[in-house]
Amino acid sequence: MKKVLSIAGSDCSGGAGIQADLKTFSAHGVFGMSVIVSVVAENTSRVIDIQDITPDMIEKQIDAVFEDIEVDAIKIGMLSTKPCMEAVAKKMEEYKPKNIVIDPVMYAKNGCSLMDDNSIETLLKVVLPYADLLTPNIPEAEKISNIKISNKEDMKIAAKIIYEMGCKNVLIKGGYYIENALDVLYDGKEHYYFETKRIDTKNTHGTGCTFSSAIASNLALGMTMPTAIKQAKEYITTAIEHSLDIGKGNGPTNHFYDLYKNGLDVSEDK
Ligand SMILES: Nc1ncnc2c1ncn2[C@@H]1O[C@H](COP(=O)(O)OP(=O)(O)OP(=O)(O)O)[C@@H](O)[C@H]1O
Ligand SMILES: Cc1ncc(CO)c(N)n1
Repeated sequence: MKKVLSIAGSDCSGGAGIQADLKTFSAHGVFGMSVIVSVVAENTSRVIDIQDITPDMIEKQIDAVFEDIEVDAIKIGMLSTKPCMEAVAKKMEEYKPKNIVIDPVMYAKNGCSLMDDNSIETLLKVVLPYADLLTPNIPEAEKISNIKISNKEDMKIAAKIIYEMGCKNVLIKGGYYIENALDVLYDGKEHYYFETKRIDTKNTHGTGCTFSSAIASNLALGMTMPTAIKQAKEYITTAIEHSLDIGKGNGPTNHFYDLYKNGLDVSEDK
């Protein structure tokens, strides 16, 4: 069985972060592992507080995984401060794992900050070079590239600027902000486009986490980058289409649709 590691924050309400990652890994038939970087007291409406795990403990968790288990792909999510970023980067340098997908998480869907604003320099200089794929959404891509993004052309330009910063591939996710759910991949040579209809729902908590974990799973399973993204786009679209009205804010994606489509009834209130 392929083995995939998530290095990210914990969302106690289960829709985003490590919890979304592990559900996505299971749905892809890969063995999921987790290194917790921050514990976030959050739900579908708000972030109450964040407690970072010490850099030493982050490093020890990564050591515990790598001294014992071969890792086929990694998804890196929320890294809230410089010391967390430096600890993770140090271990990426040491273990040189393959298939690293980095989701540069800055804000939750409800606008709450998940990354200290002064850490962006460190994210770009110290963490970004380890990315086989970086997956910013539009606000994140604007911050990283320093340009305003309003359409497909802007996405293409921003993707090139971000690529030049040292990641091997960049995928800008237009989903929430551009008219159709258009994502643009740049691999240093060509642009690729992944487009679906925008689904009209407020239940998009954890979509970015789910998407990057689906891509990491597909890379672990041996797919090329464009195929891994194409398949993950289908997965996230179905997961949003059948998203769950759980909580009072932005509900979570649904990782189990395929299960109950095939006869297992896990619908509301059962
Ligand atoms: N309403 C929607 N309809 C269809 N696809 C969507 C919708 N919202 C997002 N997507 C798609 O979902 C994927 C995840 O992108 P999104 O932009 O939501 O990530 P994100 O903003 O990083 O999420 P998060 O809040 O979890 O950090 C992308 O492929 C995006 O195009
Ligand atoms: C822990 C965590 N990571 C990422 C996100 C972004 O969706 C979130 N809300 N919480």
